[in-house]
Amino acid sequence: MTKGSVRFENVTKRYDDVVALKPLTLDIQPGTLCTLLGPSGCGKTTTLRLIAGLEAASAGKIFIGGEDVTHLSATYRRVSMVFQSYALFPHMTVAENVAYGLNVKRMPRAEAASRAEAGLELVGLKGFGDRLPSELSGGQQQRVAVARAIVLEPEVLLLDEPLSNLDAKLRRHVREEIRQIQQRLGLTAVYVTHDQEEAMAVSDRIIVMKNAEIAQAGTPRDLYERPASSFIADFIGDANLLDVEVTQSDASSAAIRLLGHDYDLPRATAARGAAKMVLRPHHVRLNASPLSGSIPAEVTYAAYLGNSIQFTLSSPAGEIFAIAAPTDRPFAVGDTVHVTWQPEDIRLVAN
Ligand SMILES: Nc1ncnc2c1ncn2[C@@H]1O[C@H](COP(=O)(O)OP(=O)(O)OP(=O)(O)O)[C@@H](O)[C@H]1O
Repeated sequence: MTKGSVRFENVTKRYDDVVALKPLTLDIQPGTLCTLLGPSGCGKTTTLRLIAGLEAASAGKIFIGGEDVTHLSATYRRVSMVFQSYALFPHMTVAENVAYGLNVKRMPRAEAASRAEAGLELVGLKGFGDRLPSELSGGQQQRVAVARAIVLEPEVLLLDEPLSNLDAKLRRHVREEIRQIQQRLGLTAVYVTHDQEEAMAVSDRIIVMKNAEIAQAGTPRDLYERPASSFIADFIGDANLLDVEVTQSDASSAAIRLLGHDYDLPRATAARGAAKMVLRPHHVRLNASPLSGSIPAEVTYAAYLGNSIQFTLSSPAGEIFAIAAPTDRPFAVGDTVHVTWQPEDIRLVAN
């Protein structure tokens, strides 16, 4: 195994009666950014802290760069962590903050100072070294925290919800910077967030966790286009999940029944029987008149958002959320519409 890889072999973590992590096996490839994504309490932070050595595994083995670090304390693991709260020392200048870890390692002062300067340049904060953290914006403070972590030349960079203290606009800017630095330096990074859009935007690979285990892992596109469950379909992007009956299913085609209509699909992604059809909001087509196989629905809510119009529809198949391009004569609340879709846009997941 090469430098920067992370491997868990059946790692578990318990806090007394609480199972924070069920036996977890994962591989993170060197030079990639892998995100742990999932709802609150699913075990993301626990997994990150296990990599850092801030928690001890209850069972299983952890490898970093091929080395078994299961029993190695945090100080001796070549990892750096960026926290949600920045955790900068308020009385030290920005440059002193960045050089802090290097000084702790007893690097000669001049060398530590010049590395800190290079680190600040890398995160776009050249010339800010003499300021105090309080004299920087939240986004700049988080970049200082990233510089401080990177100058230590960690084998793995760990980021625990690094953007949650920033407002929405800054968040996007800082996440792009973090991603660019990670790619430029070829760093292995493990990133924790509960924000699916942020995860999609920065990751090579996403591990979605639920109830202390992996629900599905893959590239952002894999997860969006090939969700393995209704949980993933709903969690990664918006989805309408409609109850259907799979009446035929083989390697190349499938047929489903919904509200008494039969529909052919080009692929089979669920076994026969009850299943859920995943219909993305932007794949919902709204027609003024009935078409073959269309579902009638009433518009209960319509919101004009500039570049799109969002509709909530009440249909016999349940509530349907739709996103459409703005038109001169959009449907209005109270209108009856007829919903259709393209067969190739439909995915099926188990019930
Ligand atoms: N020190 C602790 N003592 C007892 N239980 C803990 C401790 N730390 C975490 N847990 C429990 O372990 C489970 C996983 O927690 P973890 O912090 O890893 O979740 P998370 O996915 O990071 O959630 P969040 O997004 O809210 O931070 C939760 O049920 C949590 O309550």
